[in-house]
Amino acid sequence: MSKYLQRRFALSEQGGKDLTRAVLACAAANVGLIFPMGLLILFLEKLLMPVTGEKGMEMGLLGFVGMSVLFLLLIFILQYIQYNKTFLASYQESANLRIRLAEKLRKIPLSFFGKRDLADLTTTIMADCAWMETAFSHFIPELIGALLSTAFVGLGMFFLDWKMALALLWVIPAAFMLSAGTRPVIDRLERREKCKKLAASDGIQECIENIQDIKANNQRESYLKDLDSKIIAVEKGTVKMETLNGSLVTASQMVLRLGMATTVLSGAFLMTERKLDLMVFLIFMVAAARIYGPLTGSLNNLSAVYSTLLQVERMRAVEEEPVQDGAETKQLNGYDIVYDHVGFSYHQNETVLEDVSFCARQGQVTALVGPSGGGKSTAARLAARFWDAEKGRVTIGGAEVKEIDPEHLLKHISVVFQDVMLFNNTVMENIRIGRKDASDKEVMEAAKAAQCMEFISRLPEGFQTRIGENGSALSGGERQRLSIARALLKDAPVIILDEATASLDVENESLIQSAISNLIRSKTVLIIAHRMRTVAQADKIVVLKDGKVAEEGSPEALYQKGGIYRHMTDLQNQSQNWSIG
Ligand SMILES: Nc1ncnc2c1ncn2[C@@H]1O[C@H](COP(=O)(O)OP(=O)(O)OP(=O)(O)O)[C@@H](O)[C@H]1O
Repeated sequence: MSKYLQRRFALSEQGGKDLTRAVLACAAANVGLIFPMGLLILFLEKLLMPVTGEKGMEMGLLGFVGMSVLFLLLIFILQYIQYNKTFLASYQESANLRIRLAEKLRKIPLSFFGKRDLADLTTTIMADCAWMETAFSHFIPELIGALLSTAFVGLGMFFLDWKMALALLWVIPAAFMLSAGTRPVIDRLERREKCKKLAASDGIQECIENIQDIKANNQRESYLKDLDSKIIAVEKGTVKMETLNGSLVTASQMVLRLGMATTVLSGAFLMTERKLDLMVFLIFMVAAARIYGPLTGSLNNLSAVYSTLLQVERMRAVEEEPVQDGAETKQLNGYDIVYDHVGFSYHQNETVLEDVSFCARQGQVTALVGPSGGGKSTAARLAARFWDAEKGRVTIGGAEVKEIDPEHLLKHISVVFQDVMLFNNTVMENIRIGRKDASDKEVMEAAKAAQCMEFISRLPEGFQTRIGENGSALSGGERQRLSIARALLKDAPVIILDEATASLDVENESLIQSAISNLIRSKTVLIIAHRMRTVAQADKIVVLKDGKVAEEGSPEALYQKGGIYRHMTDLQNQSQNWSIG
């Protein structure tokens, strides 16, 4: 059973074992509740002795009280075991599940995140896992536990009187078949509702993230109207689902209740025919009370278990996604980056890079320039294995990056993006992300080299100031200087600067240029810049246009050549004299 549960609900091996124990504990607790009823029957038998004339059990009142206490203790122990096995194990399993998913996401290529949006993934990790917690602690063990205890008690009843057992148990398959038969409809509806819910949470997230632009463009009303319609669609869908689910569960529970009627009627008939003892009849009545109770709850749980299977499917889709792997001990022969006939596209039927070949040498600055959308950032991302090249090879130090474990590869690379990602932590810790074991002194030195000291000293608690979510308390230039400090601290042999100085004013840019000059000494530097003066001192310029290398050479040679590079440089020189009016 453990293996089956593990497979069916995508559990860990331990999770499968724990859930099996929880199921058995639930079944035992259900069966345990029959004992006091049995005691009650014996007590009744004794009381009715003068009427029935049958010989009852030789036990006094004290004996019955003692037995009752014993059974209460037994029930308490069984319930305690059930609680321990189900709740503690289920929280442990869902914690493991979240960690497993997060670990998986760490290794999945970035292309995956283009297919699944953030709201979808957050729902999988948070809401689906929370649902699984309830499923492991309630729905699944209670459902299977009730079925097991029913099978156990039902078997005993057949031995006692098979006709009465039939009258008692026929309703169970009928009720479950009614519920199971409607599953495809419920499944379809539930999938549709899930999409609506994701669209609504996506909308809410987008609204919060873009509130500034929505307000600035006076789109508040139309945006909120759209969001409202998504939320109303969820509300309507949920009501529809609940109504349908509720009606089906109630119908199945009513079928189940019919069993009580057939048991009483069959019992009464058999007793008048003198084919059934009163005591046996009473035992069946007790069994009916004990069997139908947990089963009625289980019919509620059944639809929840179906929902759980949908969540499992979504989690499995994440878990089965292929990861980027590679060797962790690849020997690199220097740090030249070579693009060798590289081809790449984000989606089918499009070409972002086509037959791109160039070399970025160690100890040199190689600048990627060209028109917007030409593929500069994409080319740089392939070197860091954020995506994998589809055609050709990208190598660092002679080793193909596809064959190097991504985390190992990134130990050799510092990347500074235009969109800086900061964490809601102190300035000190945000810089220390560059190198976890760096001392405070080293962090401060990196901050100094990246021209951060001036603004850090103005912060209320200096390096210990928390900078808000994604550094909301800092300006664009300050955020960018922090990310450069991070890269300085990491001190990796390969540096990728993707529009790293774009948010800086001219004064800060020249200050940062000197910091960057320190950072890049004797390293392989790949720099992407739109401002031609930023790359005028580069050793080599590669012009990427429409995903192809259009020009390649030193800045002077390319300027002399009079091609795209020259055109862009001249255009920018002219635009410097431009002013409104
Ligand atoms: N994550 C992505 N998913 C899908 N398409 C993308 C993605 N990133 C970039 N693209 C597309 O790939 C093409 C090249 O983009 P890329 O960002 O590499 O160009 P770029 O030269 O760096 O542009 P820019 O100078 O404007 O930053 C563009 O058409 C862009 O729309």
